[in-house]
Amino acid sequence: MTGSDNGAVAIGIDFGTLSGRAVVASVADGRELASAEHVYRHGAIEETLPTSGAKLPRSWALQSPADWRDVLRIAVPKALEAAGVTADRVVGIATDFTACTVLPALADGTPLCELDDLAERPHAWPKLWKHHAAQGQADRINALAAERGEEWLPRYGGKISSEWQFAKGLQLLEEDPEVYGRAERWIEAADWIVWQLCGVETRNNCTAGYKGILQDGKYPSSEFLAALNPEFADFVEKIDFPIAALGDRAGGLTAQAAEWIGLNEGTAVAVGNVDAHVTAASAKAVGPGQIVAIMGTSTCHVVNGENLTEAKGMCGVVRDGIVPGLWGYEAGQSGVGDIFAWWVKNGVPGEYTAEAEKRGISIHQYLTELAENQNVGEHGLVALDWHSGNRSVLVDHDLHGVILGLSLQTKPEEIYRALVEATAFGTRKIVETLVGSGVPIEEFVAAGGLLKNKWLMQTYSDVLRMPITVLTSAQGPALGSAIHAAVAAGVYPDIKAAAEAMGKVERNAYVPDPARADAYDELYAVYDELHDHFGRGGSKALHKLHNIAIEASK
Ligand SMILES: Nc1ncnc2c1ncn2[C@@H]1O[C@H](COP(=O)(O)OP(=O)(O)O)[C@@H](O)[C@H]1O
Ligand SMILES: O=C(CO)[C@@H](O)[C@@H](O)COP(=O)(O)O
Repeated sequence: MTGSDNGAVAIGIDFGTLSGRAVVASVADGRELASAEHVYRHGAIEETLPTSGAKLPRSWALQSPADWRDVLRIAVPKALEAAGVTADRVVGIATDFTACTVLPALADGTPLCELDDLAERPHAWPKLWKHHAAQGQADRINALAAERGEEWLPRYGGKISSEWQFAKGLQLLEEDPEVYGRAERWIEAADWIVWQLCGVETRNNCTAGYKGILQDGKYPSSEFLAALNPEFADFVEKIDFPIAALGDRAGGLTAQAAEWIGLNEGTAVAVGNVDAHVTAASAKAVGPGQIVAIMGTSTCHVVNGENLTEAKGMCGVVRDGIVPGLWGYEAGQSGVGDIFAWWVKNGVPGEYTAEAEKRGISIHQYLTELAENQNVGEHGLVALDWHSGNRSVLVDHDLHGVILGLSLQTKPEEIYRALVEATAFGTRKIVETLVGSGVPIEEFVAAGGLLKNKWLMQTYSDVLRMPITVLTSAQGPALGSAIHAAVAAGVYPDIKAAAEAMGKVERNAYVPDPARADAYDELYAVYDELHDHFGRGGSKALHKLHNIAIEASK
């Protein structure tokens, strides 16, 4: 994307699961002058370790810091060039990251996987948000916290996720104590990248709260950690650094980072942020009751509230976690687009792919065309969207997907449709749980890559029985970061004012169809029944299968 403008600009960089995207936006009105993407050379590392070729265990997911630096070196200069913008017009730069994507590092920021003697140790590498191999540690943390009545536990809906800092840190300690001992820092990639940019080590309030169990200024106590494992007692020393507020200036670009990116030394660098939470700014949804669903590989739901409510099964509630001054709630589904991608890759016959190719459309589009005109329920299927586990409201990554109602007549597009519907049901479950717990929801705002599928969006509106506002930027998180950069640079007094000027939305882009919504109520009732049966103890079948698979793959 290219364009031109003569005024001041901000740069937002979104570090995703498979690529990093940079946007150059006008600080006056958020107009995107250009954007560029850099696809990570190593992608999400889920099969083998790049350095040794060793097979990674089930549920592992890693990333490479070299790929993140390449985004700075390649995508940002490309976007600047495409925008025709010179360095002196750039007032600020901000970044957002997936989370909890966390790495062990030395005190100077060197990632342990970049040390010669540790490069072949899987635990020395950054663990990507969707690394789900620490479920055993998460279960122990949750059980002990419940037993001891730890005050922070209800803030996480009664359970922390295996995706988070403490579960992943405990897994590191227990599976590779030497690497654990060498880690002087255990740091979110969101903070690490800011450190690389401005040379200042901070911990942003968002990841510290949602992923690092920082509540009311305190991390879990060393007595609690020692009770999990005596060697874990001092874990907090690896994460306890100055907390920085969202939208603040973390520092100025160092000479080295300025050279990598092609900007001026000293350019304002904003405090780190998470891809989901930062999108509330680009979606002009920073007020109470506006829930933003960032729908892509996974879906995150973020919403502000004026009051503190401890909602069961939510990912977390953090004071100032989305914008300063409000309680930020987060919930999520660990697999959404990833589930569709799984089906497209594994379940669709060659003739479908050939037909899509012939017509020059993606296989997603082709399956959508085949499925979208069916009547609701015609396929006779209901699926559970747990292929990547359940992040809300059950918080259990040992749960896996279910497709019920298959027959000899079932077609690939019908399964695709059932999977899309399952993710919409999962979102409805989250919205209903939040509302039922006392978190008001007045507007549903959608963002992310799945917006391109209009039938999918209409399905969400029908299933939720809510109109949907859409973020009209294709680069929601990166634009959100550019908004934070403008605040850090002092162009706006706060995130709300900057979001109002620079955010991009279309209200009521989708409205529910009453007949389809009624029909979906019936399917949702089946989803609800299966959800509780497999997820809340009616059947242990999914856990048994998970354990059998772990043992069998050893
Ligand atoms: N037309 C489509 N309909 C539904 N899902 C799609 C479509 N095209 C791509 N996807 C899914 O969208 C996901 C990518 O979403 P995107 O927002 O671009 O990525 P990310 O979440 O990593 O930022 C992939 O998981 C892919 O399977
Ligand atoms: O979990 C969070 C945020 O809390 C996300 O970073 C994570 O789900 C990854 O998001 P994407 O699917 O890459 O958009």
